[in-house]
Amino acid sequence: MIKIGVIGCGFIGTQICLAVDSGAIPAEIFGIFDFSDEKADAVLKLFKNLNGTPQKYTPEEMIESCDLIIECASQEAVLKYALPAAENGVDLMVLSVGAFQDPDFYRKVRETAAASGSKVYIPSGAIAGTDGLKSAAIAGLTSVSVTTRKPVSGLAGSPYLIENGIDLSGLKEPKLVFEGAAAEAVVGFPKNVNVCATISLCGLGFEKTNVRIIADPTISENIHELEVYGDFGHMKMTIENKPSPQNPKTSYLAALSAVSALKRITDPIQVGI
Ligand SMILES: NC(=O)C1=CN([C@@H]2O[C@H](COP(=O)(O)OP(=O)(O)OC[C@H]3O[C@@H](n4cnc5c(N)ncnc54)[C@H](O)[C@@H]3O)[C@@H](O)[C@H]2O)C=CC1
Ligand SMILES: O=C([O-])CC(=O)C(=O)O
Repeated sequence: MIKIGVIGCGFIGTQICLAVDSGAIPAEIFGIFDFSDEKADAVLKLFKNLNGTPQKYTPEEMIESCDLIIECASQEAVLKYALPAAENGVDLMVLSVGAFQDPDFYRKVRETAAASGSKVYIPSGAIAGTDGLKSAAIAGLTSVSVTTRKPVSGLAGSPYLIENGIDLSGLKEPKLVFEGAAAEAVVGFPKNVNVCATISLCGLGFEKTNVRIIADPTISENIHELEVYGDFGHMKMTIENKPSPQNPKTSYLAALSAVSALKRITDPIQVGI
């Protein structure tokens, strides 16, 4: 069984731990880490210890002892731990994908992983259509755009809104709060549009992927619309995600996609990859 270290004990980290602990995946949670001790302790209490006996460790200790590190914390955590994991030949799953908008960092992680023989897994997250987009990219793409609509509570506190003095309190109608390249979107909304980073990596890159972010007080779902044109034809996909009850910024599907990726990693048969 592969040994897993989880960095980040919020909504996604908790769901991953529960899924592995249920015995549904041939893997064991070796350790967990969160810079909030309280969060880590709360997750430890949920384990029934069906697959191993997880404990709190530092990321460095987990990198020493694990086969796979799952980052479900923040872009800062990716910047801090992705290279050490790759240098040690440890596989990595990344949820805070926006960290890869820095092309030098992305190249270094890729080269280091290639040299050590480790893998970096990026689940489809809170969006769908990455399979078709990757296939379409083989023949050539002319445009890729993502429109994200979230309730106001899901966007609150984003650096872009603060820096631009955009106040959403009392909003009654949908408001376009951002339009531009994915490279800028994932920095301005680091907890909201990691999906755009994933789409960028599957398709046209961070500079050529167009993003629109709409604050919508009339909806309760996190909605992502993906539209792609290329030699293959035209693809349009809309997903209406239920936000997680614990973290309104994050959709339930994001956690499910991490568990699903874990199932694929540990399964000898790969379907629909
Ligand atoms: N790829 C995708 O489609 C999606 C990605 N995400 C991203 O996944 C990550 C996890 O999401 P959630 O579980 O909903 O977040 P959350 O806010 O519920 O939990 C994150 C946890 O990580 C901890 N943390 C943050 N930075 C850390 C660091 N440097 N070291 C240690 N612990 C740290 C926090 O204390 C918190 O407990 C977030 O960055 C989120 O933006 C979320 C939804 C979709
Ligand atoms: O969960 C979502 O709907 C999208 C999200 O937060 C992200 O991509 O960072």
